[in-house]
Amino acid sequence: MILNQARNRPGRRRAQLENENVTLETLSSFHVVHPRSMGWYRAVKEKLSSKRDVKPLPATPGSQPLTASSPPPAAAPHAATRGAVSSSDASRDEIEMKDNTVIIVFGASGDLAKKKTFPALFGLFRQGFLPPDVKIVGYARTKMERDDFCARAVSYIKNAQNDAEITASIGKFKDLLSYVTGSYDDGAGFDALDVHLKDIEAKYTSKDRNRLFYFALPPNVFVTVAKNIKEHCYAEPGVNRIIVEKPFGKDLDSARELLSSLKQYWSEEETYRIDHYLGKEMVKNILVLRFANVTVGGIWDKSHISNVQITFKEPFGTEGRGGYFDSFGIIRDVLQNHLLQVLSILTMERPVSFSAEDIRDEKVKVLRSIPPITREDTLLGQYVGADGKPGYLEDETVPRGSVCPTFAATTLWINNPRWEGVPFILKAGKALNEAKVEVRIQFKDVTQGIFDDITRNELVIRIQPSEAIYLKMNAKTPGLQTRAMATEMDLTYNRRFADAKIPEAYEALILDALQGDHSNFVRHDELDVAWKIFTPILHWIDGTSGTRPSPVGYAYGSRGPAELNAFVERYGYQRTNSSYEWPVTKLGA
Ligand SMILES: NC(=O)C1=CN([C@@H]2O[C@H](COP(=O)(O)OP(=O)(O)OC[C@H]3O[C@@H](n4cnc5c(N)ncnc54)[C@H](OP(=O)(O)O)[C@@H]3O)[C@@H](O)[C@H]2O)C=CC1
Ligand SMILES: O=C1O[C@H](COP(=O)(O)O)[C@@H](O)[C@H](O)[C@H]1O
Repeated sequence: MILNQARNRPGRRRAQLENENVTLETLSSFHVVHPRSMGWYRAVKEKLSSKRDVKPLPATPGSQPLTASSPPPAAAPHAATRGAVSSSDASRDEIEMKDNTVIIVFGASGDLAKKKTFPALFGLFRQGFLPPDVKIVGYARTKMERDDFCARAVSYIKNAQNDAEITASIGKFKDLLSYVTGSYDDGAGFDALDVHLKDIEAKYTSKDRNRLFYFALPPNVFVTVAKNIKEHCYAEPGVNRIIVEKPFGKDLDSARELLSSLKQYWSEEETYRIDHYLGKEMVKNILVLRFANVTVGGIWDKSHISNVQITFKEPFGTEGRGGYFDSFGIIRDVLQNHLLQVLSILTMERPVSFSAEDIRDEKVKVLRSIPPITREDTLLGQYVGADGKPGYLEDETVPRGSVCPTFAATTLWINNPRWEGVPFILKAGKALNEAKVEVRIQFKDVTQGIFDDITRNELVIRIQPSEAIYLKMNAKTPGLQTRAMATEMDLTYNRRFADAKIPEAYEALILDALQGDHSNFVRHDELDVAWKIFTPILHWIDGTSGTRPSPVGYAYGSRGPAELNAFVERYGYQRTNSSYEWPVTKLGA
């Protein structure tokens, strides 16, 4: 049900509801609340909740209250809410930053802040998910007037049609913004920031102050900034949290050092380590898909699954970001974090509940069953110029003669009874033929004997673009013959959920941090075990353990190295037979 279903008549449905006997159940059946009705929605819900005296549902993966496009957490009792995800209250420590909240963005002059952080904050603001009296403060070394900062902060907000409502919201959003110039290593800048924050907070009604510090910063200043905030800007009484961006180190030792340095100042509970793939709708969907469907749960093991591929493809190269990229490479940039997170959710055992600690306990357990990646299981590539597009080495920001891989395919093995012998192939590359991130689970052959040359089942979870889940399967060819043909069951989101707004990953994650939900953030031990898996191969690539391997070349805009097909076939992957056509199959005469 959509509150204000007729979007051009926002008041009508609400007016109707105001005359009805609205209950919590009615309210929690709304999928989308029009931004203009959000204030009313919240007020009614609060009133009804206080009458009921029930605990709100926690913000948990897959539950409606998590997403920025759905109503705020529904205050319905667990059992009464269909499809609600239950969590163990015992392990929850969430304190929601409801009011008296300031969000401080460090590195506010930078790329991430402009492209992701501020647009996400705007998205949350527009949909009514930010605390009502919130203020947002940018902090960086760059000297900027407030107007310039505001213009920069809203420059990536999408409003191609000049929608009047969005334009008005941008105006109101700018009213929340202010900017402080200061350095990262000098306490005086942080003192000035604290004075500015206290000025803002002086207008708040309560003494409790909530400060959410977002590090949109390069990692070389993480520790200094963490220390300076703690020493100069820590609000007491109040709730203080830091959101830290990747990269969290370059290998096991540096990650441990970074973790322990940050821990001197910030507790695990106060720390939210972002891996933005954990905020993506289809990644969050994996838990629901696996544990809410007995059909899926029943075939999720080595008896049914032959091999799994998790693929990340980008159609552009490093283009000016080569300086950063070259000291990291594609494995640190994408595989060790984003793809490994997807893998752990795909393969973990059923958590006791959907609480943050229960989920992360299971993720850590499965990651600990993965031995370090071997050289034999790894294929490395680097793109070369093609069709007028420059090769990696032609990027001026890349060191000459670099052997940094821009493509990697590597196979992981899980030594536990569920997954023993199943290859998990992680593949990621820059400058490929398309933009796509997907999980492809290929099932085993059916028992032979009654069919010739029958295609294997494959379950595909397309994370982006155009979110979808489809199962490639065999069906009888329509008509009088009895022949099997490859077809699929298709859940393409924009067809099935025509009016759904899929939240941006950063919207979902910032909301989680405000609500105190760690489920979709990386815990310290998760990080440690992730680095254990990748460190030996990274040291080999870096040349710290002998000669550096040379990546094979692949053309800009291609599918990747020519060796890739043979690589995935080595692990049992079989291509679907060539008569399969998507989305429409022509049967011919
Ligand atoms: N950009 C992206 O799309 C993504 C970025 N990230 C991560 O987010 C973080 C920020 O990324 P991004 O915004 O691209 O980074 P930027 O290089 O744009 O840096 C952000 C800001 O930090 C300051 N800064 C830059 N270099 C230094 C330095 N050497 N010492 C001190 N301050 C510096 C600058 O602000 P000033 O000089 O004004 O203080 C700059 O505006 C990084 O950890 C990155 O890995 C993660 C995912 C995607
Ligand atoms: O963290 C990173 O992710 C982006 C890809 O993110 P996506 O949400 O667009 O899939 C990648 O381009 C970048 O190199 C990497 O640092």
